[in-house]
Amino acid sequence: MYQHIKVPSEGQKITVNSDYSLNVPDQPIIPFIEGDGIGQDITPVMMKVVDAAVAKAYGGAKKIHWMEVYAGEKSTKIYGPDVWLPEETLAALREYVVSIKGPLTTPVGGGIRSLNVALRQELDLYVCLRPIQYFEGVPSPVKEPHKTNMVIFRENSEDIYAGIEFEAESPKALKIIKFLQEEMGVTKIRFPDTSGIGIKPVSREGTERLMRKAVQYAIDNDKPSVTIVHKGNIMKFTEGGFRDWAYGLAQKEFGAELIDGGPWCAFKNPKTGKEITIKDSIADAFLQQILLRPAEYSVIATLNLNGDYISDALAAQVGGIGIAPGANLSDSVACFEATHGTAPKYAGKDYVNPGSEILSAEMMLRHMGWTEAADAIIHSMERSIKSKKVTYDFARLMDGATQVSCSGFGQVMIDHM
Ligand SMILES: NC(=O)C1=CN([C@@H]2O[C@H](COP(=O)(O)OP(=O)(O)OC[C@H]3O[C@@H](n4cnc5c(N)ncnc54)[C@H](OP(=O)(O)O)[C@@H]3O)[C@@H](O)[C@H]2O)C=CC1
Ligand SMILES: O=C(O)CCC(=O)C(=O)O
Ligand SMILES: [Mg+2]
Repeated sequence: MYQHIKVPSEGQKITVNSDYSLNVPDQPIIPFIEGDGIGQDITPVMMKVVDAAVAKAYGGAKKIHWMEVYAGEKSTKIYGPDVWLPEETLAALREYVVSIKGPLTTPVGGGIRSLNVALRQELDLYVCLRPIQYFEGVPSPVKEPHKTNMVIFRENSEDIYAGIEFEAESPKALKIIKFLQEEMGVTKIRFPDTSGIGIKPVSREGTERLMRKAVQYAIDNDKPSVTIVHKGNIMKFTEGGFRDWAYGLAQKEFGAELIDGGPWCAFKNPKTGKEITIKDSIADAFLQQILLRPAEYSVIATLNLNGDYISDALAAQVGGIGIAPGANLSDSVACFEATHGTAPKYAGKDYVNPGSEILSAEMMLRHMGWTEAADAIIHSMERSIKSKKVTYDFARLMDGATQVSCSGFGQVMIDHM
């Protein structure tokens, strides 16, 4: 029994089979975290749009029972001032298998560490899946936005995000610096007395499980390539390790063979017979390539920090983080969330674009096998954007647009379903 979470009186749990497939009842209970900042604006709109899509697709035969679980500021009001991520929230997300969350605040510098990162680590949601898709009519800063069609697999459990950091001049930072200098022969810390220290763990196992998902996605979705994005020329044993282990996995488990002596390699998609190329790109060069030659990239496998940067950069190319969805996945548990954050200056103003969270819910419905409802959301998003009744972020860049509120856009989507 939970302390503050109220389990709906109707509905059942989604369960997972031993092969990780899901059993989804017709009336599943889906936990949601409202989120900080604009979470209060976008999350209720997302639920309303999803309920409408499910009703439209199944005429009452299926229905979601939403169950609120708490994290972030709302949690501190319910559980006590220091409780940002209650144990029972983690337990519910695990127990109910599929969930969705709004954004959560992370202060820069001191204060609490990222709840988003903590949640991903606690539930071992090691894949951050962020598809980048262009909707016709969305204002974009590039000339041919439809050429940007990528799916990012961002490693979600390792890298500098592990949070192993020590504040400059603290006893722990000074101790590590002393250890590095005296026992590891390190001579290149430029200002040892005032350096903060961060540690970046990247493992073979972590890389391989991420790459396995990315390659399998390319096979299942008939994609032409997987690009490993890294900064391995500089960080040889972390980002370079990631590159080598990712290539190794493609060869070892998918039978990829070297092209012209490597390191690029390729194999035939067992489902379509078409070739899938495994290639790599150094992160800085990649960020200019995605602007200049986006059509050459499809599935992207990358580390946590690179993936964070690349997600927002690619989102901008197709219209901004107002419509950039995402999913955090383990082998069994899935928690869907937008790519953007809490946009605090807009909090509570019924102003921002709810599209990212709605499209995250669309991914959730597809993950549950509720394809018809997911399709209803995509089609309605397409029609709504064409109607030019859009939130401020699109309206300010579109000719002849009518600006609507966050909830107003939700209604536009329901009207176009
Ligand atoms: N997964 C999560 O929960 C995440 C949480 N965060 C956290 O969010 C907080 C704020 O981060 P910040 O760096 O400001 O980044 P945000 O993503 O919150 O906002 C940056 C800008 O992106 C635009 N934007 C964001 N969301 C929307 C939306 N729904 N519709 C339209 N435009 C949008 C706005 O642009 P404009 O000003 O041009 O209108 C906004 O000012 C931080 O505490 C951060 O740690 C950040 C990312 C992810
Ligand atoms: O946890 C945070 O505050 C930021 C996370 C983030 O930027 C992301 O997941 O893209
Ligand atoms: Mg980010």
